[in-house]
Amino acid sequence: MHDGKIPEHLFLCAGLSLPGIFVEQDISQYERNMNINYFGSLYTAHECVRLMVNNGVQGSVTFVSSLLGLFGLIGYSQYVPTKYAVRGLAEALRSELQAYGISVHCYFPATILTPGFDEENLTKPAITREIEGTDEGQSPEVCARKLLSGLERGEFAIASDSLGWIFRCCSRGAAPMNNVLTDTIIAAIGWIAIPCWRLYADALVKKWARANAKVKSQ
Ligand SMILES: CCCCCCCCCCCCCCCC(=O)[C@@H](N)CO
Repeated sequence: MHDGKIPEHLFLCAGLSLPGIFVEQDISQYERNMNINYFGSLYTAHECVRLMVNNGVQGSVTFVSSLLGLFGLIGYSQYVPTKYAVRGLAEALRSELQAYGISVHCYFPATILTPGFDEENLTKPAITREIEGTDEGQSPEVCARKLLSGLERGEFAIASDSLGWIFRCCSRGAAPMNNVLTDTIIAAIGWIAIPCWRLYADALVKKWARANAKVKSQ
């Protein structure tokens, strides 16, 4: 609450990632990541939405997932499920909170160039950095603007670059489209582009596996 007033627009941005290799990570990292990214968003949304509903305040709730809430990638096995969970919560609440005049949105940014990103890069496996390197990243200011303009257009799923549009349109499930025509065209591009990219990414993982095996046999 700000000055005793109930917020009309809620943004659930807090989150982090603890990248690492599945067989090398401790299960506590999985629990910590889920606690911060998913339960952190859930607790805040639950408190705030109850205040909004109980006081008849209408507005919006915007969750921040990630491109990695749309597909999975090596090194992010502790993080991807947390962002799928956030996306799942957003979808369920989109359906439910319309009953109170509260719109729900989910943002799927790619790399955001924050201090948190520098931090996670310190422990990020080289193979993950290499695959992720295709994406140049965007400043927090650009991302905030993209998020707000998506919100103004009333989009449920908001993406902020061409990569995001492709994965958003190809991983939509039963969520609403933003534009039936352009989303369908983008999805058609993705049907071709994503499998091609996956061949490339999987080849990098196999190369990494061979180099890794060599290290281990020495
Ligand atoms: C269609 C064909 C082209 C595909 C190119 C794909 C390149 C992969 C980019 C992966 C980007 C991951 C962004 C999310 C990062 C994130 O959420 C964490 N850093 C958060 O801490």
